[in-house]
Amino acid sequence: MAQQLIGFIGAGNMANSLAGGMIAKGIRPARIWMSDPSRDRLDEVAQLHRVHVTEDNLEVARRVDVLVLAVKPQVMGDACAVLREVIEERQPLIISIAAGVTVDNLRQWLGEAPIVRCMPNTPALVQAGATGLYAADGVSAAQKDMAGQILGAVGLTFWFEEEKELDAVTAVSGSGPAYFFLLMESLIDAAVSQGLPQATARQLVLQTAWGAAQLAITSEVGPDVLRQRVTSPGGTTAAALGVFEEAGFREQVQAAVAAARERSEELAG
Ligand SMILES: NC(=O)C1=CN([C@@H]2O[C@H](COP(=O)(O)OP(=O)(O)OC[C@H]3O[C@@H](n4cnc5c(N)ncnc54)[C@H](O)[C@@H]3O)[C@@H](O)[C@H]2O)C=CC1
Ligand SMILES: O=C(O)[C@@H]1CCC=N1
Repeated sequence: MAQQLIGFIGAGNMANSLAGGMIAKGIRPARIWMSDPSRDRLDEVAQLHRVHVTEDNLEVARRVDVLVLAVKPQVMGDACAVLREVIEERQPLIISIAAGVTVDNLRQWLGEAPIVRCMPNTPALVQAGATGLYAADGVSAAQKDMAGQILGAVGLTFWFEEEKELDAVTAVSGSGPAYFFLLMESLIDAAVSQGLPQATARQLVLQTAWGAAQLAITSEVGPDVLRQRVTSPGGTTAAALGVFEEAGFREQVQAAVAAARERSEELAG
């Protein structure tokens, strides 16, 4: 990745998570550019990360070697149309992180360019991200390596051969942090309902989530065996899990992930 300049079009949640993670990994803030129409957002980002900021997307596209497209899928077409001429001329590596925006969509808006499509997630901010990547035809081995290094700076990376697989990745690990946060929120609420102080409830729940993830990551056995190890026959966990199973928890997770996947496919149009 040497001294390449990296630009972000859109300075929102994901751009910040990625830039924050990259800087924490030792990439100099001076190598990072961000553009966004919101001056307030740019001021925040400049203060937080000390990166270069501008309201002009074209300025970023003219400067960088790698351009990360980090706007919402709904505004991607308009944002890309403005960049087309500069991109066709300069041929920076394009990395799109938008859910459901396909390589075909991007080519239509940007013209010919080397494109890597990926799906990261917000834990990138603490270098604990999980990213699925897909390289379109025309991406060189060196560019693939560069994309892998950028996303690899903020967590684990997984390359996929088929672009369609990114819809499932989006539904699992892209949106996934929100599923775990919902469980954390619900468990904190339940703890407070059971009479525990809010601050203590929060700490107990977050430490339990972190501990369970650490245990699952480092263990030689799967989550199913770890769950069984917590569950004494006739004990408290069995009582709780019985309620989850009765309510169709597993089926709900299947349906939720299927809905996210469908939405990802719909966004592709
Ligand atoms: N939030 C998440 O967990 C994940 C989001 N994504 C994808 O990342 C992309 C960005 O999502 P977030 O960061 O959550 O959204 P966000 O709303 O936080 O950030 C988008 C930013 O783009 C800016 N923007 C709008 N129009 C623009 C334009 N024409 N040029 C430049 N900037 C413009 C907005 O002012 C905003 O700051 C989306 O495409 C989403 O699908 C991917 C993985 C995870
Ligand atoms: O909700 C969304 O559409 C984006 C994509 C994955 C996570 N957030």
